[in-house]
Amino acid sequence: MKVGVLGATGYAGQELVRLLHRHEEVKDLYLGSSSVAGEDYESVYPHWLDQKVGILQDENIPDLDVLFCALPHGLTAKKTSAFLARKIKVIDLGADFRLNSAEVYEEWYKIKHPASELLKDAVYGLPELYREQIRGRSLIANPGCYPTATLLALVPLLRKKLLQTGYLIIDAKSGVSGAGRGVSLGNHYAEVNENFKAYGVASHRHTPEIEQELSRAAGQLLNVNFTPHLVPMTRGMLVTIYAKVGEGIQEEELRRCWLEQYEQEEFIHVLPQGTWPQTKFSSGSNHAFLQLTLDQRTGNAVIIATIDNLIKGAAGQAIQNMNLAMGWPEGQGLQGTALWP
Ligand SMILES: NC(=O)C1=CN([C@@H]2O[C@H](COP(=O)(O)OP(=O)(O)OC[C@H]3O[C@@H](n4cnc5c(N)ncnc54)[C@H](OP(=O)(O)O)[C@@H]3O)[C@@H](O)[C@H]2O)C=CC1
Ligand SMILES: CC(=O)N[C@@H](CCC(=O)OP(=O)(O)O)C(=O)O
Repeated sequence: MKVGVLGATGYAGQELVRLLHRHEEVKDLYLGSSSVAGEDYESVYPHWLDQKVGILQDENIPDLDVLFCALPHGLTAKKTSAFLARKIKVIDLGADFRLNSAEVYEEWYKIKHPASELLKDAVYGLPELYREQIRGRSLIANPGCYPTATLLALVPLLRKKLLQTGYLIIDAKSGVSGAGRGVSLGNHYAEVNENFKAYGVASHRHTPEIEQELSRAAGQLLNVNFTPHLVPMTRGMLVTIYAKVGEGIQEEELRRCWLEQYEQEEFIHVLPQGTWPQTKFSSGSNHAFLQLTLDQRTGNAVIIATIDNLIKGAAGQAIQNMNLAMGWPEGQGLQGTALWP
């Protein structure tokens, strides 16, 4: 099978290349770049010196089975209809096809949606929650990293009406690779090292994505308080959620709901009671880890999820989506990739 990656020089792109290289079904891998076409991949990532993978102009990407677009939002949507016309399945790691409404996209992303006519054809690619809808599809919106961790924790509980919908507080922390490879004042070393800060307070673009999918699960429109923070570490994400449980709901029911949803899942793990998720549990892997408790004094559930922002939050989940779209084993290419320390 022929597979391509646009934005291959970015952080999500290089994780795709790393994982696709070990995927049994991927025979030919084509990398596209707007900045280093014509060079070998080792010119950007020197550890690729023994593989001699060439980089093409995006425009010269040949006909493929699947194309991953790991580009800044707005760019993928401009190119998508041309790829779909060539019968290439498109998996977008960016935000262009995640929101159902072009108006909501335009409000939060501050640009006109470049291809709103395609929104109806896109599927939200979170396999553990929407597996059957993803199979065989040609346009897949890979979820954002914060939404992935949040939705894995909350969607099953909201579907079963175990939580109240009027009080959901999502306190999230991400490693700096979440911001991509491009340097900005807010994410260069001296600004991040030995520092800890919230950003996007009450305004982060993942808020409407989280609300869209939680509303779908709850069967009613709901709002959340979502506050992301930047942690001085390279990769990883930990999300702590505070929620009010429904009348009379006990901790055991919350846990049983997760276990029923995830007991067959290769990548989602409800930890044994008392073991709390750490970012290193997921590092380099497609695994997500969950834990919760019901604080008897306040009556609030405290729910924690961890993923690797670059893997389950981006490249790994995108490969799961490719496997579903192509009818391959869902975990193909995603085993044995963990990093510790
Ligand atoms: N980092 C993460 O944890 C996650 C990222 N994502 C999403 O994945 C996509 C890629 O993210 P990430 O890899 O972190 O980002 P990077 O900034 O690291 O990489 C983006 C790549 O896009 C290419 N590109 C093409 N045109 C442009 C342009 N006009 N401006 C900037 N870059 C351009 C660049 O490659 P070249 O110069 O070779 O063309 C660049 O390397 C984004 O949509 C991001 O939001 C989603 C979930 C998590
Ligand atoms: C630490 C950091 O900056 N993280 C990124 C999230 C990356 C991501 O998932 O972005 P997209 O939704 O644009 O794909 C951010 O907060 O924007």
